[in-house]
Amino acid sequence: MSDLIHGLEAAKHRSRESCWVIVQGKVYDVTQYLDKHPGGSTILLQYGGKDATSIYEANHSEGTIEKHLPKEKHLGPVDPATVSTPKNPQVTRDLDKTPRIPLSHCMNLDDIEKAAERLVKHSAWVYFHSAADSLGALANNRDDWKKITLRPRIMRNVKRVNMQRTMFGQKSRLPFFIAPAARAGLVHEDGELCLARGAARAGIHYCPSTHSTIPHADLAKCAAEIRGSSEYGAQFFQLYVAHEKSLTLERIATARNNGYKALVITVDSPVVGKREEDERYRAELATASGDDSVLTEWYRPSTSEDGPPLRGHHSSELNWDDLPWIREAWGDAGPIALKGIQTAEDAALAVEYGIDVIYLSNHGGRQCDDAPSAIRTLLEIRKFYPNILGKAEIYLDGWVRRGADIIKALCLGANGVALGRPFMYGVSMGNEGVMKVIQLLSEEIETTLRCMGVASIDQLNPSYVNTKRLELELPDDLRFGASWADMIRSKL
Ligand code: HEM
Ligand SMILES: Cc1cc2nc3c(=O)[nH]c(=O)nc-3n(C[C@H](O)[C@H](O)[C@H](O)COP(=O)(O)O)c2cc1C
Repeated sequence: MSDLIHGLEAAKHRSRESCWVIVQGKVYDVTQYLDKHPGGSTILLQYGGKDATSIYEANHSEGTIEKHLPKEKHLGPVDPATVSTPKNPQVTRDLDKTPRIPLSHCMNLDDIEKAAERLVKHSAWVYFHSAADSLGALANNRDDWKKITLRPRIMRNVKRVNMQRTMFGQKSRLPFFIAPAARAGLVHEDGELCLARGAARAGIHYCPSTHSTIPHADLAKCAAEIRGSSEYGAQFFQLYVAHEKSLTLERIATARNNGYKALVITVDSPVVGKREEDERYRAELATASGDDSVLTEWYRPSTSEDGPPLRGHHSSELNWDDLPWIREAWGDAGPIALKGIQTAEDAALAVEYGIDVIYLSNHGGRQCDDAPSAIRTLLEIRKFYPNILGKAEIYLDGWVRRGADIIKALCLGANGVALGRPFMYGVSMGNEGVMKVIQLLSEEIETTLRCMGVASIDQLNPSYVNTKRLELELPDDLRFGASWADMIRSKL
């Protein structure tokens, strides 16, 4: 008798009560995984009982199922004669034919991006590159840096410059760190290990995503081995609060048990943004695979009242009242940061709630369309709640692409900055790619400091920048008639 599972048997399991999917000729029971799946339950239900190989391969790095789905849910091979397997769909693009760009020809982070585009699979490219809706927030990130100009001073001894910074209470050789970004395994088999190695070698900090393709324990071990007794460079844990509290607590425990030095809670993602470049590619892939039905079903919201909203991969209920239980679970393991603050009011609230670190970010323009750039929010804070600068550490990210951008942020009171995409593009070129990103930025900071007549980043202050253009675009007043006390009471 054959041990193969009949395709018709698999086809019966396509509901919340029992959901199987076929991937690379094997059948998996994902019923209990539905609400844990980072890509959401809808998509798994959509493929319930069907062959999901091509769509799975476009969205996961090798070994994802083995790592995340318990063994007993691997039901066995399907009888290939009984299941219609769509041929491997192809979506071609002109760039596939253009020559590669060697790392040695990359003179800045834009070059690294171009090199990565020619190297990585299109599915990975659209995931990394995409941003939300009309790309308004992304454009704000890019354009606002140029609205600030530097004010260099001359005739100063800058033979030696100091670029070290203590961030999140941990020493770093450079004033930037690697922002959390999921799924580095899409572009390199070592995935996030390349980032952990690069950060540890350079003595800078790294904040892996909740959805790291490499287990957090392995990342911590790798960094500890490379760092040895060096005091420079630490890892922080980025937390996505899940639908289920138990899963969130599990994630926090992982962070604590593996010695992560700070908890960075992402608060700008009650739903995943509408990233059209990414979604268009998936739609094209679906058409190419002959399964058009996905186009109408793809992002259908849950029909159940209790189910997650459209694109609701993470908790959509997270609010200020959740901070006490998160803080209790994290204990005294290090500072807590809120990542994704986009207004001065929320920065003020975070301080009210005793948050140690404010991380200004619009998620690289991937969440709310037309959201402000983080550097603009920093100016808003300076204008309306300047006291915050002494009460909490402030970090920011969003299209930081030049040493000069980093210096502008430091002048305005940021303790440091972070970068997302440039490091992911770097990973596509392995350890060397990551080191190149660090080296390019380091060189640019060093050179710009000298050109500005500044011997240490600790000497930077607002007198070194002209922010007038951006300040003209700030709101005149935040209170809109309500008193601050009222706003705090109503939690804004
Ligand atoms: C069968 C077992 C599966 C497991 C264990 C699994 C696991 C995961 C994990 C861990 C991620 C987070 C990113 C990463 O680590 O790569 C992810 C993302 C994703 N998965 Fe799956 N997956 C499974 C099946 C599927 C299937 C069958 C589909 C499509 C039909 C799918 C679609 C997606 C999508 C679209 C994302 C991206 C979510 C985002 O970041 O926007 N997955 N999955
Ligand atoms: C591909 C990609 C994946 C990301 N994944 C996460 C994540 O898992 N958690 C998170 O808090 N932020 C995530 N982000 C946002 C980054 O942490 C960061 O805010 C953003 O990339 C900064 O903008 P930049 O890419 O222009 O540097 C991701 C960004 C990208 C581009």
